[in-house]
Amino acid sequence: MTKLSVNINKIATLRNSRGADNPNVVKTALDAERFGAEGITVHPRPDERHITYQDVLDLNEVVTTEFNIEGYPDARFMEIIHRVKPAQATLVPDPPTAITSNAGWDTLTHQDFLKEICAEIKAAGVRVSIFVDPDPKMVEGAKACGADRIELYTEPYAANYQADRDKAVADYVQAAEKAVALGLGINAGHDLDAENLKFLKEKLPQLDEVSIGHALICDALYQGLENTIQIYLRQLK
Ligand SMILES: CC(=O)[C@@H](O)[C@H](O)COP(=O)(O)O
Ligand SMILES: NCC(=O)COP(=O)(O)O
Repeated sequence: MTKLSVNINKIATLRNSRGADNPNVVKTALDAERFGAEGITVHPRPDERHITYQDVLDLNEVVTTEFNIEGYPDARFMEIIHRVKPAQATLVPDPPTAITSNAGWDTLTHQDFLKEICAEIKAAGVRVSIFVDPDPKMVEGAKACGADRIELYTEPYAANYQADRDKAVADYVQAAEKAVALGLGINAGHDLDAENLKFLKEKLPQLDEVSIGHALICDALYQGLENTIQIYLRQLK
């Protein structure tokens, strides 16, 4: 079974545009769970332009599905992981100025750093996932860092899906096979949508979780959050 974790960053973006509390991210998380989401993902960024660190604390009080906190493991991120102890921490290499995630970790170059971080997070009883490009070497590196899972960065898959979906998915199949051989769990995310999700799931039946935000929230504007979550869940059956 592949779990659908709904990323609610974009709800916070909309809220922050007016400085008040509409839409309310806690309500959205609860509704998403009620509508079938099997996890809630947030990615607080250093400038707190969407999800704030206070949102993470507030969400932690109410989320009953798998809470997944993504981000670059700086001091503030580590502090929130220790405080909240979510189901999963996903380590993403984004520099503070990144508009959105645009690459996976180089798990060989940054192995010493990631090893320390993974050990600290696992000692707190939190599962660790490392965001990587679909490259078997980076998957091996993630294993050597002590990760429990990888999250495959799916932007290149999404970008090339329309032109040639078999070609677009090929590297992901290889990376997933390597992960399975090494005993790593497999997550995936970035730019997944209602169109490209089903094929990814068909080709990567071992997927443990997908985290989806941008496209899902865009679809919800037209189809409503409940319908949209149901549509995405159907792609994963
Ligand atoms: C790691 C990843 O792919 C997601 O966290 C994605 O980057 C969403 O972040 P933004 O909502 O800030 O674009
Ligand atoms: N980890 C990926 C994620 O949480 C959502 O990415 P996107 O669907 O907003 O591109």
